[in-house]
Amino acid sequence: MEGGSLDNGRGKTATWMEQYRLMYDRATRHPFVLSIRDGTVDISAFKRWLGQDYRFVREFVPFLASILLKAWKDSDDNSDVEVILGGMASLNDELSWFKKEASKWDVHLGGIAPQKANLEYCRLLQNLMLPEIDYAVVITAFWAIETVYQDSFSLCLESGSKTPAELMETCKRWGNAHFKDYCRSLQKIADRCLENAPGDVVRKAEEAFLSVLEHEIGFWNMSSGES
Ligand SMILES: Cc1ncc(CN)c(N)n1
Repeated sequence: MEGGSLDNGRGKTATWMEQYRLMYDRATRHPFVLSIRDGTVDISAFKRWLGQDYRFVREFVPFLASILLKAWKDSDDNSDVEVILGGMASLNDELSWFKKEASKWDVHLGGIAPQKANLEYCRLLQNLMLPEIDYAVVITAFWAIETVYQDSFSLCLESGSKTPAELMETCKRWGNAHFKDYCRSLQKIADRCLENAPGDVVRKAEEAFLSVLEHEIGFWNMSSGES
């Protein structure tokens, strides 16, 4: 039996976001993000996030490469490769941005050791990179990873937010409309793959979605100095 029939005309991803709303909100409305939005952010926590996220994004490069390979081999839609390739191209730019931002904040990226929550998140990426993990599962995880950042940082750009001027560039990097369109493209790909996937693959994709949320919460906790 195919596992991905659309619920109420919506894709699986929207259904899961609603079904796991509490957890999704914990990942996207974390106190660390809210502290950026209300201007009370502890700058040492921001610097910790910056250094740790640089390490995470470096690990994200082989993760994306593995998805690109799976899209190339397994996808029946050529435009998937173009969307993922676009994401890879902007990672190069993102790594340069981290280096520039780190020097602005006097954060020495070379000396940063990944903390426990970061290592655990990178371990999840490594598991998802294994060749036996289905394309539908990894594209779902990828969509979730990007969308959590989009939703989190766009919150800091909403009217009425008191995001400090010196953090606006960071928030715009993931909160901007172009990044939102990119997340929507990933969501469409994930929904299409899930619609055609067998039930056990859909269940694994759901688990991957929940794992991403857990690790995102852990990452914000770590940045806040809570772990
Ligand atoms: C932890 C984390 N999650 C998501 C993203 C967005 N690529 C990121 N840079 N870092």
